[in-house]
Amino acid sequence: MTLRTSAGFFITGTDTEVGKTLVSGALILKLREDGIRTIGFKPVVAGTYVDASGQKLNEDLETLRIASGLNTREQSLCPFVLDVAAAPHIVAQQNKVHLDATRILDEFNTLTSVFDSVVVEGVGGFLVPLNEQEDLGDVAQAMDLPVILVVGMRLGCINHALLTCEAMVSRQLTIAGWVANTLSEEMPSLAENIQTLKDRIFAPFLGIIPNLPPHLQKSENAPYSIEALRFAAGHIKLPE
Ligand SMILES: Nc1ncnc2c1ncn2[C@@H]1O[C@H](COP(=O)(O)OP(=O)(O)OP(=O)(O)O)[C@@H](O)[C@H]1O
Ligand SMILES: C[C@H](N)[C@H](N)CCCCCC(=O)O
Ligand SMILES: [Mg+2]
Repeated sequence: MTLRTSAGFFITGTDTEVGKTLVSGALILKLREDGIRTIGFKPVVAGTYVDASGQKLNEDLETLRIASGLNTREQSLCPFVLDVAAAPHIVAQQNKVHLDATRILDEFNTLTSVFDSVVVEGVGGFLVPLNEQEDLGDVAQAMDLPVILVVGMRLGCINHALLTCEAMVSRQLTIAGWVANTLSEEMPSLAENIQTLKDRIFAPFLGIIPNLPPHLQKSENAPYSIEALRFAAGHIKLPE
């Protein structure tokens, strides 16, 4: 893998299911509103569904498409689409697919040559494996993008956030900022948890996304609506 520098962000999270897709979509909208030609990208997705027209889709990729202003068939946003929603390296092994970082970087580089900015949604948490030798941290490092950490606000997130920051620093990545995503309205001491993170994460705080109002919540096997992405975008700022 070769190192390269380009505009955009790598969005990682404290875990899987913490709101990386919501934040990625919101940031793409914000960049596009600023006139920056931006597209979403995901190194690998695990989990597909079949829509009403019989097309096999992945909900993260469909959200990134909506945010990027692309139709379903326009432009590949992901080199590896696996059907089963589980740890990608295991699903890949079971399907005799090699998740190759070089292929991921080639597709990413193709997008960076066409767009001003590429927002890369990571897979699960920061160090999810790709294969026996490589993990998503290696991919983030090779892309050389500033990283944004999405903290899914739930019990345990303080430790997960601080561990993730240590891992990013040990890989010489720039932490461009972090977002607190309110996964549940009922988290006890939400404000105190956020303050604890503000005191310990030495990177800009980009905002708190509230729990989505009921009409904006995502349905299973469907992307986020543009309204949900706009709502999230209204609560976070782009790193300076
Ligand atoms: N602010 C929020 N309010 C309400 N629900 C939310 C919020 N953020 C995320 N969720 C819910 O949490 C789930 C996971 O969110 P999302 O798919 O964005 O996470 P992810 O980190 O991208 O997951 P993955 O690791 O699968 O890519 C979704 O069902 C979504 O509806
Ligand atoms: C299928 C899921 N939604 C994610 N795309 C993949 C999460 C992998 C997590 C692996 C792990 O850390 O145990
Ligand atoms: Mg996602």
